[in-house]
Amino acid sequence: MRTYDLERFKGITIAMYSSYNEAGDVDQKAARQLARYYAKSGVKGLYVGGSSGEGMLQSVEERKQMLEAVVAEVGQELTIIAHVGAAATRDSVELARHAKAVGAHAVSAVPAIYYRLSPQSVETHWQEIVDSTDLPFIIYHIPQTTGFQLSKSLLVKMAEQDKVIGVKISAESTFELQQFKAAGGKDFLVLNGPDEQYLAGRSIGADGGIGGTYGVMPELFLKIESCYVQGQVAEAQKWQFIVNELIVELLSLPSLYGACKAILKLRGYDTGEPRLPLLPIPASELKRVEDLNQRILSYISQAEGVVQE
Ligand SMILES: CC(=O)N[C@H](C=O)[C@@H](O)[C@H](O)[C@H](O)CO
Ligand SMILES: CC(=O)C(=O)O
Repeated sequence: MRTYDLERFKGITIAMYSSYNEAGDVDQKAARQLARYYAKSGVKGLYVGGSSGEGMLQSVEERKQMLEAVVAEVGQELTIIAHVGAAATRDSVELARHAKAVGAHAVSAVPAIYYRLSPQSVETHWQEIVDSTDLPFIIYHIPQTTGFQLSKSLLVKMAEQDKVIGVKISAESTFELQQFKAAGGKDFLVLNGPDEQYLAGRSIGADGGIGGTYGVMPELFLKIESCYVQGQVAEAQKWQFIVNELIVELLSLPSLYGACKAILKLRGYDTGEPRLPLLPIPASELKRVEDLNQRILSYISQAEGVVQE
Protein backbone atom coordinates (compact mmCIF):
# COMPACT_ATOMS: atom_id res chain seq x y z
CA MET A 1 0.00 0.00 0.00
CA ARG A 2 1.20 3.47 -0.81
CA THR A 3 1.21 6.19 1.79
CA TYR A 4 -0.20 8.67 -0.74
CA ASP A 5 -3.88 9.10 -1.53
CA LEU A 6 -4.27 7.85 -5.09
CA GLU A 7 -8.00 8.60 -5.38
CA ARG A 8 -7.48 12.28 -6.02
CA PHE A 9 -5.55 11.49 -9.20
CA LYS A 10 -8.17 9.20 -10.74
CA GLY A 11 -10.74 10.37 -13.27
CA ILE A 12 -10.51 13.49 -15.40
CA THR A 13 -7.57 15.89 -15.16
CA ILE A 14 -7.27 18.75 -17.62
CA ALA A 15 -3.86 19.45 -19.16
CA MET A 16 -4.28 23.19 -18.84
CA TYR A 17 -3.28 25.77 -21.44
CA SER A 18 -1.09 28.65 -20.33
CA SER A 19 -2.38 32.21 -20.27
CA TYR A 20 -0.56 35.10 -21.90
CA ASN A 21 -1.34 38.77 -22.24
CA GLU A 22 -1.10 40.74 -25.48
CA ALA A 23 2.64 41.11 -25.10
CA GLY A 24 2.90 37.35 -24.81
CA ASP A 25 3.85 37.33 -21.13
CA VAL A 26 2.26 35.05 -18.54
CA ASP A 27 -1.05 36.50 -17.41
CA GLN A 28 -1.80 35.25 -13.92
CA LYS A 29 -5.23 36.84 -13.73
CA ALA A 30 -6.35 35.08 -16.92
CA ALA A 31 -4.87 31.82 -15.64
CA ARG A 32 -6.90 32.13 -12.45
CA GLN A 33 -10.09 32.78 -14.40
CA LEU A 34 -9.52 29.72 -16.55
CA ALA A 35 -8.73 27.56 -13.52
CA ARG A 36 -11.97 28.78 -11.90
CA TYR A 37 -13.95 27.87 -15.04
CA TYR A 38 -12.48 24.37 -14.90
CA ALA A 39 -13.20 23.96 -11.20
CA LYS A 40 -16.88 24.59 -11.96
CA SER A 41 -16.91 21.85 -14.62
CA GLY A 42 -16.46 19.13 -12.02
CA VAL A 43 -13.09 17.71 -13.09
CA LYS A 44 -10.72 16.17 -10.60
CA GLY A 45 -7.60 18.11 -11.33
CA LEU A 46 -5.35 20.29 -13.44
CA TYR A 47 -2.01 19.40 -14.98
CA VAL A 48 0.04 22.59 -15.27
CA GLY A 49 2.94 23.26 -17.62
CA GLY A 50 2.81 20.05 -19.66
CA SER A 51 2.64 19.75 -23.44
CA SER A 52 -0.64 21.63 -23.67
CA GLY A 53 0.64 24.05 -21.04
CA GLU A 54 3.72 24.89 -23.12
CA GLY A 55 6.00 24.43 -20.11
CA MET A 56 8.85 23.61 -22.46
CA LEU A 57 8.45 26.98 -24.17
CA GLN A 58 8.64 28.99 -20.97
CA SER A 59 11.38 30.17 -18.66
CA VAL A 60 11.63 28.62 -15.21
CA GLU A 61 10.29 31.87 -13.76
CA GLU A 62 7.26 31.89 -16.05
CA ARG A 63 6.47 28.28 -15.21
CA LYS A 64 6.48 29.22 -11.54
CA GLN A 65 4.12 32.12 -12.23
CA MET A 66 1.61 29.88 -14.01
CA LEU A 67 1.65 27.30 -11.24
CA GLU A 68 1.33 29.89 -8.51
CA ALA A 69 -1.74 31.41 -10.13
CA VAL A 70 -3.46 28.05 -10.52
CA VAL A 71 -2.70 26.83 -7.01
CA ALA A 72 -3.80 30.15 -5.50
CA GLU A 73 -7.12 29.98 -7.31
CA VAL A 74 -8.16 26.33 -7.07
CA GLY A 75 -5.50 24.52 -5.05
CA GLN A 76 -7.96 23.81 -2.26
CA GLU A 77 -10.58 22.29 -4.57
CA LEU A 78 -8.68 20.49 -7.30
CA THR A 79 -5.69 18.21 -7.53
CA ILE A 80 -2.83 20.21 -9.00
CA ILE A 81 -0.07 18.33 -10.79
CA ALA A 82 2.95 20.45 -11.72
CA HIS A 83 4.81 19.33 -14.82
CA VAL A 84 8.49 20.09 -14.14
CA GLY A 85 10.09 18.37 -17.13
CA ALA A 86 12.93 20.36 -18.72
CA ALA A 87 16.15 19.85 -20.63
CA ALA A 88 18.27 20.38 -17.54
CA THR A 89 17.84 18.36 -14.35
CA ARG A 90 18.71 21.45 -12.32
CA ASP A 91 15.73 23.31 -13.72
CA SER A 92 13.39 20.39 -13.06
CA VAL A 93 14.59 20.14 -9.48
CA GLU A 94 14.14 23.86 -8.95
CA LEU A 95 10.60 23.63 -10.33
CA ALA A 96 9.78 20.61 -8.18
CA ARG A 97 10.93 22.39 -5.02
CA HIS A 98 8.89 25.39 -6.02
CA ALA A 99 5.83 23.18 -6.65
CA LYS A 100 6.18 21.79 -3.15
CA ALA A 101 6.64 25.23 -1.64
CA VAL A 102 3.50 26.67 -3.22
CA GLY A 103 1.28 23.70 -2.45
CA ALA A 104 0.93 21.58 -5.61
CA HIS A 105 -0.15 17.99 -4.94
CA ALA A 106 2.25 16.14 -7.21
CA VAL A 107 5.02 16.65 -9.71
CA SER A 108 5.41 14.99 -13.07
CA ALA A 109 8.08 15.04 -15.74
CA VAL A 110 8.93 13.86 -19.22
CA PRO A 111 12.45 12.49 -19.70
CA ALA A 112 14.94 15.33 -20.12
CA ILE A 113 14.41 16.72 -23.60
CA TYR A 114 16.70 17.43 -26.56
CA TYR A 115 19.63 15.01 -25.94
CA ARG A 116 19.30 11.37 -26.82
CA LEU A 117 19.62 9.86 -23.41
CA SER A 118 20.33 6.40 -22.07
CA PRO A 119 17.85 4.83 -19.67
CA GLN A 120 20.41 5.38 -16.88
CA SER A 121 20.48 9.07 -17.67
CA VAL A 122 16.69 9.40 -17.68
CA GLU A 123 16.48 7.40 -14.47
CA THR A 124 18.99 9.71 -12.80
CA HIS A 125 17.08 12.76 -14.05
CA TRP A 126 13.78 11.47 -12.67
CA GLN A 127 15.36 10.30 -9.43
CA GLU A 128 16.83 13.72 -8.72
CA ILE A 129 13.34 15.18 -9.12
CA VAL A 130 11.78 12.49 -6.93
CA ASP A 131 14.38 12.99 -4.21
CA SER A 132 14.07 16.77 -4.20
CA THR A 133 10.69 16.87 -2.40
CA ASP A 134 8.24 14.60 -0.60
CA LEU A 135 5.58 15.13 -3.28
CA PRO A 136 4.36 12.10 -5.21
CA PHE A 137 5.77 11.79 -8.73
CA ILE A 138 4.01 10.82 -11.96
CA ILE A 139 6.16 9.75 -14.90
CA TYR A 140 5.13 11.37 -18.20
CA HIS A 141 5.70 8.92 -21.03
CA ILE A 142 5.35 10.57 -24.44
CA PRO A 143 7.82 8.84 -26.79
CA GLN A 144 6.49 10.51 -29.93
CA THR A 145 7.87 13.86 -28.78
CA THR A 146 10.76 12.88 -26.48
CA GLY A 147 12.05 9.92 -28.47
CA PHE A 148 12.52 8.00 -25.22
CA GLN A 149 11.06 4.50 -25.06
CA LEU A 150 10.28 3.73 -21.44
CA SER A 151 11.00 0.08 -20.69
CA LYS A 152 8.90 -1.99 -18.36
CA SER A 153 11.98 -2.68 -16.25
CA LEU A 154 12.71 1.01 -15.67
CA LEU A 155 9.04 1.62 -14.95
CA VAL A 156 8.97 -1.16 -12.36
CA LYS A 157 12.20 0.03 -10.78
CA MET A 158 10.81 3.54 -10.41
CA ALA A 159 7.39 2.31 -9.23
CA GLU A 160 8.95 0.37 -6.38
CA GLN A 161 9.39 3.68 -4.59
CA ASP A 162 6.46 4.88 -2.55
CA LYS A 163 6.69 8.34 -4.09
CA VAL A 164 6.45 7.19 -7.70
CA ILE A 165 2.69 6.75 -7.83
CA GLY A 166 1.96 6.50 -11.52
CA VAL A 167 2.58 7.10 -15.18
CA LYS A 168 0.78 9.21 -17.72
CA ILE A 169 0.97 7.44 -21.06
CA SER A 170 0.61 9.47 -24.22
CA ALA A 171 1.87 6.65 -26.45
CA GLU A 172 -0.92 5.37 -28.66
CA SER A 173 -0.59 1.69 -27.85
CA THR A 174 -3.30 0.66 -25.44
CA PHE A 175 -1.49 -2.68 -25.18
CA GLU A 176 1.53 -0.85 -23.74
CA LEU A 177 -0.81 0.93 -21.34
CA GLN A 178 -2.17 -2.39 -20.16
CA GLN A 179 1.32 -3.84 -19.81
CA PHE A 180 2.40 -0.87 -17.70
CA LYS A 181 -0.66 -1.30 -15.52
CA ALA A 182 0.11 -4.98 -15.04
CA ALA A 183 3.76 -4.23 -14.30
CA GLY A 184 3.02 -1.39 -11.88
CA GLY A 185 0.42 -3.29 -9.93
CA LYS A 186 -2.78 -2.32 -8.19
CA ASP A 187 -1.37 0.64 -6.30
CA PHE A 188 0.21 2.21 -9.34
CA LEU A 189 -1.77 4.73 -11.39
CA VAL A 190 -1.90 4.57 -15.14
CA LEU A 191 -3.35 7.69 -16.74
CA ASN A 192 -4.46 7.81 -20.34
CA GLY A 193 -2.81 10.34 -22.65
CA PRO A 194 -4.44 10.19 -26.09
CA ASP A 195 -7.84 11.81 -25.62
CA GLU A 196 -9.09 10.01 -28.72
CA GLN A 197 -8.68 6.75 -26.80
CA TYR A 198 -9.96 7.70 -23.38
CA LEU A 199 -12.55 4.94 -23.26
CA ALA A 200 -10.19 2.37 -24.75
CA GLY A 201 -7.48 3.28 -22.26
CA ARG A 202 -9.91 3.21 -19.37
CA SER A 203 -11.32 -0.14 -20.46
CA ILE A 204 -7.89 -1.73 -20.59
CA GLY A 205 -6.65 -0.52 -17.23
CA ALA A 206 -6.24 3.26 -17.04
CA ASP A 207 -7.43 4.85 -13.80
CA GLY A 208 -8.33 8.08 -15.54
CA GLY A 209 -6.78 10.48 -17.98
CA ILE A 210 -4.90 13.72 -18.42
CA GLY A 211 -5.59 15.50 -21.68
CA GLY A 212 -5.34 18.74 -23.56
CA THR A 213 -8.63 18.65 -25.45
CA TYR A 214 -10.44 18.11 -22.13
CA GLY A 215 -9.86 21.84 -21.73
CA VAL A 216 -12.51 22.77 -24.30
CA MET A 217 -14.97 19.99 -23.43
CA PRO A 218 -14.38 18.66 -19.91
CA GLU A 219 -18.10 17.85 -19.63
CA LEU A 220 -17.87 15.38 -22.51
CA PHE A 221 -14.98 13.47 -20.94
CA LEU A 222 -16.82 13.49 -17.60
CA LYS A 223 -19.77 12.01 -19.49
CA ILE A 224 -17.68 9.21 -20.98
CA GLU A 225 -16.26 8.53 -17.52
CA SER A 226 -19.62 8.42 -15.78
CA CYS A 227 -21.14 6.17 -18.47
CA TYR A 228 -18.14 3.88 -18.18
CA VAL A 229 -18.35 3.69 -14.40
CA GLN A 230 -22.06 2.90 -14.61
CA GLY A 231 -21.45 0.11 -17.09
CA GLN A 232 -23.20 1.93 -19.95
CA VAL A 233 -20.67 0.90 -22.56
CA ALA A 234 -22.70 1.75 -25.67
CA GLU A 235 -23.45 5.22 -24.32
CA ALA A 236 -19.80 5.76 -23.35
CA GLN A 237 -18.79 4.75 -26.86
CA LYS A 238 -21.32 7.12 -28.40
CA TRP A 239 -19.75 10.02 -26.54
CA GLN A 240 -16.20 8.95 -27.35
CA PHE A 241 -17.15 8.91 -31.04
CA ILE A 242 -18.60 12.40 -30.76
CA VAL A 243 -15.47 13.62 -28.98
CA ASN A 244 -13.28 12.08 -31.66
CA GLU A 245 -15.15 13.84 -34.44
CA LEU A 246 -14.53 17.09 -32.59
CA ILE A 247 -10.84 16.28 -32.05
CA VAL A 248 -10.39 15.54 -35.76
CA GLU A 249 -11.70 19.04 -36.46
CA LEU A 250 -9.48 20.61 -33.82
CA LEU A 251 -6.49 18.84 -35.35
CA SER A 252 -7.35 20.09 -38.84
CA LEU A 253 -6.70 23.70 -37.75
CA PRO A 254 -3.17 25.21 -37.97
CA SER A 255 -2.36 24.19 -34.40
CA LEU A 256 -4.28 22.21 -31.81
CA TYR A 257 -3.39 24.47 -28.93
CA GLY A 258 -4.14 27.57 -30.99
CA ALA A 259 -7.54 26.13 -31.83
CA CYS A 260 -8.36 25.31 -28.21
CA LYS A 261 -7.21 28.74 -27.06
CA ALA A 262 -9.31 30.42 -29.75
CA ILE A 263 -12.34 28.46 -28.54
CA LEU A 264 -11.72 29.45 -24.92
CA LYS A 265 -11.47 33.07 -26.04
CA LEU A 266 -14.90 32.82 -27.67
CA ARG A 267 -16.22 31.71 -24.29
CA GLY A 268 -14.75 34.72 -22.53
CA TYR A 269 -11.46 33.17 -21.39
CA ASP A 270 -8.73 35.00 -23.25
CA THR A 271 -5.46 33.12 -22.74
CA GLY A 272 -3.67 34.78 -25.64
CA GLU A 273 -2.10 32.92 -28.52
CA PRO A 274 0.10 29.89 -28.25
CA ARG A 275 3.81 30.62 -28.24
CA LEU A 276 5.75 30.23 -31.42
CA PRO A 277 6.73 27.87 -32.91
CA LEU A 278 3.15 26.76 -32.14
CA LEU A 279 0.99 28.61 -34.62
CA PRO A 280 -1.88 30.94 -33.85
CA ILE A 281 -5.19 30.60 -35.66
CA PRO A 282 -5.37 33.13 -38.52
CA ALA A 283 -8.44 35.33 -38.92
CA SER A 284 -9.37 33.39 -42.06
CA GLU A 285 -10.05 30.30 -39.91
CA LEU A 286 -12.08 32.05 -37.22
CA LYS A 287 -15.43 31.20 -38.73
CA ARG A 288 -14.55 27.51 -38.60
CA VAL A 289 -13.50 27.86 -34.98
CA GLU A 290 -16.77 29.61 -34.14
CA ASP A 291 -18.80 26.86 -35.77
CA LEU A 292 -16.81 24.22 -33.98
CA ASN A 293 -17.30 25.99 -30.66
CA GLN A 294 -21.06 26.05 -31.23
CA ARG A 295 -21.08 22.33 -31.99
CA ILE A 296 -19.07 21.55 -28.89
CA LEU A 297 -21.37 23.68 -26.72
CA SER A 298 -24.44 21.99 -28.08
CA TYR A 299 -22.98 18.54 -27.34
CA ILE A 300 -22.13 19.73 -23.83
CA SER A 301 -25.77 20.76 -23.32
CA GLN A 302 -26.90 17.36 -24.58
CA ALA A 303 -24.47 15.55 -22.31
CA GLU A 304 -25.76 17.51 -19.37
CA GLY A 305 -29.33 16.75 -20.33
CA VAL A 306 -30.25 20.32 -21.22
CA VAL A 307 -33.05 20.43 -23.79
CA GLN A 308 -32.09 22.42 -26.89
CA GLU A 309 -34.57 24.97 -28.26
C1 LIG B 1 0.93 15.28 -27.73
C2 LIG B 1 -0.13 15.78 -26.81
O1 LIG B 1 -0.28 16.96 -26.62
N1 LIG B 1 -0.88 14.86 -26.22
C3 LIG B 1 -1.88 15.21 -25.28
C4 LIG B 1 -1.61 14.50 -24.02
O2 LIG B 1 -1.23 13.41 -23.96
C5 LIG B 1 -3.29 14.85 -25.75
O3 LIG B 1 -4.19 15.40 -24.84
C6 LIG B 1 -3.59 15.35 -27.14
O4 LIG B 1 -3.51 16.74 -27.13
C7 LIG B 1 -4.95 14.91 -27.66
O5 LIG B 1 -5.07 13.57 -27.54
C8 LIG B 1 -5.21 15.37 -29.08
O6 LIG B 1 -4.50 14.62 -30.01
C1 LIG C 1 -0.45 15.83 -20.12
C2 LIG C 1 -0.97 16.34 -21.34
O1 LIG C 1 -1.88 15.89 -21.91
C3 LIG C 1 -0.33 17.50 -21.79
O2 LIG C 1 0.64 17.84 -21.16
O3 LIG C 1 -0.78 18.08 -22.74
